Amino acid sequence: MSTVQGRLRIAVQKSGRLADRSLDLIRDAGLKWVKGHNDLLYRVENYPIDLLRVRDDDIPTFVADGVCDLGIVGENVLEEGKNGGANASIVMPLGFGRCTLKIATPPTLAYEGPASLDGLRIATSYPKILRKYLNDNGVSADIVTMRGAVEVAPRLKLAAAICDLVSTGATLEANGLQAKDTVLESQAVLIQSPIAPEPGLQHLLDSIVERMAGVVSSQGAKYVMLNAPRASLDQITAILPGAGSPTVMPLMGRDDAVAVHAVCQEAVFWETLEKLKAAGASAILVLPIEKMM
Ligand SMILES: Nc1ncnc2c1ncn2[C@@H]1O[C@H](COP(=O)(O)OP(=O)(O)OP(=O)(O)O)[C@@H](O)[C@H]1O
Ligand SMILES: O=P(O)(O)OC[C@H]1O[C@H](OP(=O)(O)OP(=O)(O)O)[C@H](O)[C@@H]1O
Ligand SMILES: [Mg+2]
Repeated sequence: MSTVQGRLRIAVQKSGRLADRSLDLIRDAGLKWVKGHNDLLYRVENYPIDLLRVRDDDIPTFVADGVCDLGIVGENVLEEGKNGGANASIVMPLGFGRCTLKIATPPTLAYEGPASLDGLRIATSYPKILRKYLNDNGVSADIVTMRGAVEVAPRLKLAAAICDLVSTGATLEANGLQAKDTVLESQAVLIQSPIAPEPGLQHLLDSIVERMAGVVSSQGAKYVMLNAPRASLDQITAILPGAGSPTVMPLMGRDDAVAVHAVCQEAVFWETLEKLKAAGASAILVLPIEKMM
């Protein structure tokens, strides 16, 4: 049973790249709080829930140990934090904090795949993930663990190559390094404790998870309404991105045309609207979706 009496706890990053988006998700799931004087804990007012604000590295352990029931953390940190004991499990990917853990090398190093790293020193903040990657590829190399500024290691002759997070590639470029093989694709994930909350809180936990799933699946989703000539209905439906089966309704006084309503799960770009128009669609409206269940 969870260690906290009468309240659920959700662990989120206190400050950093995931902090704002994590709180946005929790707010969108219907939880309300006011920032109090207690920086570590935000007390949710409308449910018996506390938000524990910590360093992201601590989140997997807190959730694995049942100190927190849920947590939001990068897959990279979750993977690196795994130990022999019971681990937190991934409930769902959240679609933000996307980045890639990559091997990167200076142009002076001839790199033709992981085997080129044999016998070299590699700097990283993710020694466990890197060690597994090297073992899986049959490579024997030294790992230098650095907390940050990993990109400077080759310049300081501390390591011949690095293994670090990349998203735009700007940091690598600024340090004269080139991205090579991918070690891990990562994004923020919702994680759940292997230790059940006290029985009276299980229903609340399930409902929060379901609401978060609704928020995540409605992110980027749009409600599209348009009028379409009957003759081009199939063509127009095919253009709507990720729409499944749209609702088709008669238009008063028009036998040749119908109204089409569809939930598009993927982004609706201007290019899509132009294609719809070219296929004969008119009166196209694209509306945001606030909630989906
Ligand atoms: N360049 C990036 N683009 C997108 N997501 C990233 C990027 N770099 C890191 N992330 C993701 O965001 C997470 C948090 O990154 P951040 O830099 O805030 O971590 P941190 O400095 O370790 O923070 P903390 O103080 O909580 O330990 C990373 O673990 C990763 O999942
Ligand atoms: O490919 P890019 O878009 O340049 O992003 C990559 C950089 O982002 C992360 O660091 P961050 O900026 O979060 O700083 P930190 O390592 O000091 O936390 C990561 O450690 C890289 O250094
Ligand atoms: Mg950290």
